[in-house]
Amino acid sequence: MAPRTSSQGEGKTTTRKPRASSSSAKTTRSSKSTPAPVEHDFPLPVRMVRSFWMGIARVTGGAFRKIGRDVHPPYEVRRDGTGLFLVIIAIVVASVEWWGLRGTGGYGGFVHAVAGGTFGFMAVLMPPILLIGAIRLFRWPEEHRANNRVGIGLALLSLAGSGISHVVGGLPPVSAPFDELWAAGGMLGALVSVPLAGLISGPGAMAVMIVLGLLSLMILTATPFRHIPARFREGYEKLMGQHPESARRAGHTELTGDEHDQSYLYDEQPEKKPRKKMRLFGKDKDAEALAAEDLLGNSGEGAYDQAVITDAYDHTTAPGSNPVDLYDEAVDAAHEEPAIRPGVRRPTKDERERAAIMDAVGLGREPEADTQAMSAIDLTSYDTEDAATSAIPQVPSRPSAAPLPPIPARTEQLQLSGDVAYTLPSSDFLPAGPPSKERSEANDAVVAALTNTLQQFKVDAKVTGFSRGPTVTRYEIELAPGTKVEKVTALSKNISYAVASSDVRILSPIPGKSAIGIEIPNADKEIVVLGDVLRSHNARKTEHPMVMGVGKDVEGGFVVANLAKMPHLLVAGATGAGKSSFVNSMITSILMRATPDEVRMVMVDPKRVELTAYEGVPHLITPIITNPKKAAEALQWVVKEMDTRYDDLANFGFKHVDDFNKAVRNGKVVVPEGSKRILKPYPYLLVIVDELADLMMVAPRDVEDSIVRITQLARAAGIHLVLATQRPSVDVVTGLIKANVPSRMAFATSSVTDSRVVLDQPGAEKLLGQGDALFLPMGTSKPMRVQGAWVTESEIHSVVEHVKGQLKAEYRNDVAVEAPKKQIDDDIGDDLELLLQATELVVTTQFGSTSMLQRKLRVGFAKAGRLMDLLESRGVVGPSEGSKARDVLVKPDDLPEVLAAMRGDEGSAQDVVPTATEAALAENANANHYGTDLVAEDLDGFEQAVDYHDGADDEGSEDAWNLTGR
Ligand SMILES: Nc1ncnc2c1ncn2[C@@H]1O[C@H](COP(=O)(O)OP(=O)(O)OP(=O)(O)O)[C@@H](O)[C@H]1O
Repeated sequence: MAPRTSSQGEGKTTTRKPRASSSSAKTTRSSKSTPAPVEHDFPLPVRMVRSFWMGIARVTGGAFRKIGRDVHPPYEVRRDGTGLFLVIIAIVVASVEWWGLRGTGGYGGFVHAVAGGTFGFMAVLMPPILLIGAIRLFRWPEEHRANNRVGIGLALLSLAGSGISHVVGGLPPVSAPFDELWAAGGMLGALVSVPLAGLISGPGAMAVMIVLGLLSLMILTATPFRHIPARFREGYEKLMGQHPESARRAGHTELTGDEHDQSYLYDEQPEKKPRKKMRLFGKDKDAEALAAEDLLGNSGEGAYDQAVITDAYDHTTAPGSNPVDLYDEAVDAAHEEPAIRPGVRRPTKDERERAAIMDAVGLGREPEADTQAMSAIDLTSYDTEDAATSAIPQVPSRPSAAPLPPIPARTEQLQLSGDVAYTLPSSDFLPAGPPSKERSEANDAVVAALTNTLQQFKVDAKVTGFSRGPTVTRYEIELAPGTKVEKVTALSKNISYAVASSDVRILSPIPGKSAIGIEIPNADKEIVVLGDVLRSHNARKTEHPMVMGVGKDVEGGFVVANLAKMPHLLVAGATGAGKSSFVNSMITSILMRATPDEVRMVMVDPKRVELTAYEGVPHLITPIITNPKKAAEALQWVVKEMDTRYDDLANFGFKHVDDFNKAVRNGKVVVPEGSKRILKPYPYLLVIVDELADLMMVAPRDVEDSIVRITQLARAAGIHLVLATQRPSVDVVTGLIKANVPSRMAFATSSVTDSRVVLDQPGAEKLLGQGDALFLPMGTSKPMRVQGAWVTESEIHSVVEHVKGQLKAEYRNDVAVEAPKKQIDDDIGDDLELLLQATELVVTTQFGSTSMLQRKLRVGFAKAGRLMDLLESRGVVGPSEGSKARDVLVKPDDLPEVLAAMRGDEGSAQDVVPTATEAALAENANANHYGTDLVAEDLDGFEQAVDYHDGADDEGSEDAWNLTGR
């Protein structure tokens, strides 16, 4: 996950750059057969002129993009050069036709001849028409279809305008003098209107031109015939202040600035409605009716959703409450009957349960996405549109394409314990991704293929719509009454054949819908960037520090999840499937949103490459653990920490760390008299194990025991586990582990067996890799397909640098630190006996000479030299001083301790001369006042409510408090 290195073996990418999608790979191949001229093929002057032109174009484009709502089309699709060209032509025409430069000789005469001669007096309208074209190219260059539509609309409008002008100007013939043509519709008008007037008279030609003009306006505004009354009504209502938006808010009193923000975050329910209503009323219910429904203000569903969200979010539970409890509570919440107005459809039980469960794990879909999901496009009505609009997809515009405001509130300076000011990383560190598509030609081709297949096999069913996600699109098929579902599912192979993809997944039905869903990979996949997910409404509406950006679902909705509600997560998938990227997104999300006082982490990375980027972040309580044996010890430490937290909570009378923290923040917890302890909230503790298989290889029993113990109890203590593995086999993810890790994230697995291990059902083996995943949060039975969020190496680097620049990591020295001693022990190897003798000799004689060792121990020079080096590394003798004997640093009195340390006995002699690392750790601990354990003192005064400790644990348990700096 972390920086890829070439040493990672064949088949691995060397950078974090996503692999090119198959479609782009195809493009590259085809471009080889017809090589396009490349930049350096042009001569220097041409290149210079081009650069100059493009420089001006970029500046002009930038200015246009800033007008009104700022837009940021992807760099590679911009068409600023063409946009600038149109602006210049518009200015040139305006300078002559508007500003009277006509008489100024060559320039004015030429322009007037061209513009006026072509369009007649319609030439005065050319500057705004050209500017509209330029604005589209500057601001929305990627919307090819819409731009083509606008282009066609403007061209027809010019034609109709010239035609009308020509009739008004008296229909001069083509051979008329220039001034007469100019005073009418120019050459264009003459060519259109004169023959037409010959056929159907002047007024007839005028009528045709007016109709053409209206048609062009409809094309420009993408208005189908049947929507014209609604559009007029909408316009009228807007003018009169009766727009649905105003009507919706009419019940509200005037909002203050803050309240406005709130409404922005929470009041999206009206946007959600159209989709639900489309589902409800089917394809024949048009936008007008939907708008009318909105006008009624039927906020039943909205009110309901709101209730569940608030309810489920603040919920905390008792220690020992298990996933089933949480599920029940969540479902209970869903059973509460919301107040729904008559005539409004209630959410189905399924929908309510699903919403409640999602919220119980702090997971949600971006409300905006619901609007977009409405791009379950009404294909049937699309077919019956008139000629002009049938070329125009009736896709609702997608608000998510607009850049969202930066993450609010939490970017202010936060006061950490010890009066440290801490600023969370700015959201600028995670740039926005390219805008996502709602529909592409590839989708249309698949719809045609599906429709054909259904027809060929005589299945009475229709493709009624689709919702496009970043990796796959879900096409919806509705059956005619009396048609069996099996008729469609039996066609799965034929469908695969028709759409030329083996990765077709059929959902019958789509949960909560009477429709069959067919998920087919997009030929033009999109990347979901973490920045966009973290800026989504769902992520921003909560400040919970454990919320992470997961990715986007099949309907294109942003998915976020609260790790504290999981409460433990298993991430599995074959190598290269996107697991590490997911873990990166998770850690980066936490760094973006949480201070070290709120979340602390333990990272276990036996592969040694995946998590190195995070070394030194202040959220870590120990250096990244790479030694599997030490990792097993670290898990035992976590168990200890959990037990100690439990004891403390119980002694203060709290059942959940959140309750305790809230009470501490409100000053409602009082320490016993005489205690010097200063109470502070406990941080969440997130333990991330990147490769569980490596741990299970070294100490399967211990690791399993610790995991089970942590997963059973740690939730109430604010401790959460994330276990990732690329080998989801039963010996790694054992039944016990599985039973206790309720949330799962499955990336592509290599076999259906692996999929069953992770999800308890098949499906993951059909995923496409590269972040395509099935997410099964606790309590749900149907996994949700998501495209994982992607964060680049440089983004991680900038976030980590920011975080490290604020605060240094303060490692604890009791959590399975990689002890340098171990290495030296290994070095001693078979020479332990000799080393002990050498130590004894040197310390008792206080004479550090290599030749003495040679003589007394009867060893060769090389061996004696090695022994002396070992003695130096353990602080028995000083460094070599040429031919002189070395200083002896250990007094004969300390000899037994030193010998014991060398033998690896308890009561190590490291204290004699600490190694550099140990010295640093000790200093660190002192600086944090970790030396005195005030909590332990307090706990002594209590009878332990829950005695989790056996005798062996007691001595170490005190240290757990240091984690929180108490
Ligand atoms: N969310 C994503 N979006 C786009 N591409 C992705 C995503 N996740 C992974 N990829 C692509 O897949 C490649 C492999 O991903 P990653 O390194 O996360 O796999 P992995 O499952 O962790 O593999 P391993 O277990 O070998 O480390 C990445 O280099 C990237 O090109």
